[in-house]
Amino acid sequence: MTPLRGTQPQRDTHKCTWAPCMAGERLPMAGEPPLTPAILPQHAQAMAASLSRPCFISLHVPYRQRWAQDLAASFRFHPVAVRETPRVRQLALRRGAAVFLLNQRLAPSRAPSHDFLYDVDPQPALGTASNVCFEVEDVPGLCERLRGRGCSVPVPPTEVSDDGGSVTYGVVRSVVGNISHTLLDRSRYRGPFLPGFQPMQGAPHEAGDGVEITNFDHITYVCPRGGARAALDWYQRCFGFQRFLLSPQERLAEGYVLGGQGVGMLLLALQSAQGSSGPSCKLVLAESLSEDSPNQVDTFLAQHGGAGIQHVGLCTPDIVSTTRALQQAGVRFFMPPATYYSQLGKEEEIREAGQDSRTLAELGILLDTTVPGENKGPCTDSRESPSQNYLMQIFTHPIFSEETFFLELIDRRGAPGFGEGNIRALWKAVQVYMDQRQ
Ligand SMILES: O=C(O)C(=O)Cc1ccc(O)cc1
Ligand SMILES: [Fe+2]
Repeated sequence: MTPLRGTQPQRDTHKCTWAPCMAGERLPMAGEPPLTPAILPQHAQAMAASLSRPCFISLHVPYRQRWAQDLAASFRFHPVAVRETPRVRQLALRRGAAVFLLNQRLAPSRAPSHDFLYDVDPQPALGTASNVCFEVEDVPGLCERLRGRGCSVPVPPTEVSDDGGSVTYGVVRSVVGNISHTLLDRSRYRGPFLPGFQPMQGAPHEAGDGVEITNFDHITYVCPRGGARAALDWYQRCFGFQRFLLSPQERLAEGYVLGGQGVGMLLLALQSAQGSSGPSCKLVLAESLSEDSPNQVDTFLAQHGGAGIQHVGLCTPDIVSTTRALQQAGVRFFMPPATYYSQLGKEEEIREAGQDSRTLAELGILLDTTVPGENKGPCTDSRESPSQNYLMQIFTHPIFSEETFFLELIDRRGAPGFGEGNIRALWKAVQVYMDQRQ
């Protein structure tokens, strides 16, 4: 085996001038095609073409916390590759195209560790999802442009190679909390995961356990109060992400404000361009507007010690079977209030979608139908007629010991956005859970 090599390649000195992004343009709704490259400002074209669906999401757990086993055993993720140094262990766990990279220290230390390959050490006091890796075509060029925009690039473009070939990566800090982004070019790599990792023995058996998870659907951040707008600007300006509206009622200047009935939250949504390197990735930025305390967004900030990734939506083509199988494996899900299923018209809505309301209620699955004429776009699933565009969602309890990071299953049947009724139901379910734990 060729020893692992890490070098810094020649940096591209190309500079890019940046302009304010798309002010005054009509924005697409969720699922509508992003603005076509022809009408994007030149700087956004350069970025947008190169960022695609996340390649992995990094989780860090403090010394001695054993969460990898849970992700593998309960969530049925398969260990595919591992890397160990005397100080750290990095384990890649996969289900479909969704990959979590689980990072653990093997010894206590107060200093930041430089042993975590393809990431930076967030020095977590508790479990945290702190890095989202995107595949890009030109790592040195992008890092250079980001640095030119004032971004912090804690890991400059670095080449790593082994028998399977080589990759180039760099790490940039986001403006949100402890989040960083690894930018990775693995077009020259043929191994099972990344250079430096050993494949795990035994091919994963994905079929037959009832769990179907295909890919990451979206990543939801909790931003500090007053901070969602700055985060939106940063992802537009630096990564070429494009804003989309979550509802026809959403006003461009305000964002999607959910208020009343004890809910107080602002949501802003973005997606990466659907480039040559794969489908887009959705980012949802959430900010608390609530006077009521505690609530899930403020509680995240308090317990996580600042802003960060609150949850990750995992796409499934069969939420009923996947939820059942995961429940049997010990995963706990939030149950919406019973009134969710008895509210006027809900049973009919579920029936018209072709689903069974008793099954959904028994499992706690939420269903939201897109009003005909709204939110239609190229993501429309050919299995459904346009009047039956809907989505189903369910949320797990927090994964770590604090009320911070959780997972979501989402089964999209032609509906590309997020259901307002579902967001309210989730908010209330979490509220009940938190009140019980007080
Ligand atoms: O509905 C979804 O899946 C979202 O991602 C929106 C959202 C954001 C923050 C919350 O605390 C709850 C829901
Ligand atoms: Fe979500």
